[in-house]
Amino acid sequence: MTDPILSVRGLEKRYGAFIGCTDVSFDVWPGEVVAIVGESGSGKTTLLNCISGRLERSAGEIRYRMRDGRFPDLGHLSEAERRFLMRTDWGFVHQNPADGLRMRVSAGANVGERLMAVGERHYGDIRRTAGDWLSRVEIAAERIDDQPIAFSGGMRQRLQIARNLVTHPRLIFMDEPTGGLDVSVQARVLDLLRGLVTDLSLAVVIVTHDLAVARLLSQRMIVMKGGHIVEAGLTDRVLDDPRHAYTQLLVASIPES
Ligand SMILES: Nc1ncnc2c1ncn2[C@@H]1O[C@H](COP(=O)(O)OP(=O)(O)OP(=O)(O)O)[C@@H](O)[C@H]1O
Repeated sequence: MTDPILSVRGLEKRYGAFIGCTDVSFDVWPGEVVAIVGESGSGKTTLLNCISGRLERSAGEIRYRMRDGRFPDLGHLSEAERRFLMRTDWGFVHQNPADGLRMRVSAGANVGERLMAVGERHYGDIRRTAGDWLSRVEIAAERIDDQPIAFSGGMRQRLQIARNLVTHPRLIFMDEPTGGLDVSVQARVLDLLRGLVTDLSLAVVIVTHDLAVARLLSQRMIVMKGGHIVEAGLTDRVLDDPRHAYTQLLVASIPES
C-alpha cells in the first residue's frame, strides 16, 4: 500500500465560541476520490477550506505529501512551498465558476495564466497547451479568444476545470462543482470530471450534498453532521448499508430514479 497524499488528524475549526467542525480525522490516498457529504451547515465547506489552506484551523494536523516525499504539516511550509501548492500541485474547483475564473480575460488566457505562474514563457507553447485543454473539456477551439462572461454555466465550469488541471496537479478540492448547474448540464460535467479524474489519477476531495454525485465520483465517503464525522467508509458500503441513523435518513431521502 502506498502512503497517503493527505492526512488530517483531530482537525477543529471554531468561529468564536461556535464549532464549525471538530475531531475530524481521515486520509486521502493518491488517485482516490473522497466525498464529504452532509446537509447544509454540517461543516463540509469549513472542513474543505481548512484542508485547502483557505481558512486557518483552530487545532489539529493537516499533512501533505510533497513531490519530494516529505510529509509536512501545512502550517510548517515556507511561503514558496505554499505558493507552489496553490498554483501548481493543487486545484480548487468552486461551485460558482466566477470564483475560480477571471471573467473578463479570454478562455485561453484563463488557462495559460496558470502555466505562466509556473514559469512557462513561450507564447506559442502556452496557447497550444491552452487549446489542447479547451478541447479536453469539450470547448471548441474557436472560443479560445472569447471571455467566459460570454459562456454558458456548463462551459464556464468546464473552463474552470481546464484552468485547474493544466499544471498537472496531484490533489484537487471541489466544492459542489455541479451545484449551480441545470440537471442536464450537470450530467455532462460529471461525466467529464469522472473521465479526467480517472485518466489523470487525481486525488480529489469533493464536498457535495448530492449523494448521486458522491456515488458517481467517489470511492470513499465521509458523512458529516453538526461539525462531526458520523460515518465514513467505502462509498458503495455507506450508501447501500448505512450504519448511522443520520446516514440512513440521508440515503432514504434520495428520490428513487
Ligand atoms: N465565517 C463564519 N462565522 C461564523 N460561523 C460560520 C462561518 N462560516 C460557517 N459558519 C457556521 O459553521 C457551520 C458549518 O458551516 P459550513 O458552511 O461549513 O457548512 P456546510 O455543510 O458547508 O453547509 P453549506 O452546504 O450550506 O455550505 C454552520 O453552522 C455555519 O453557520
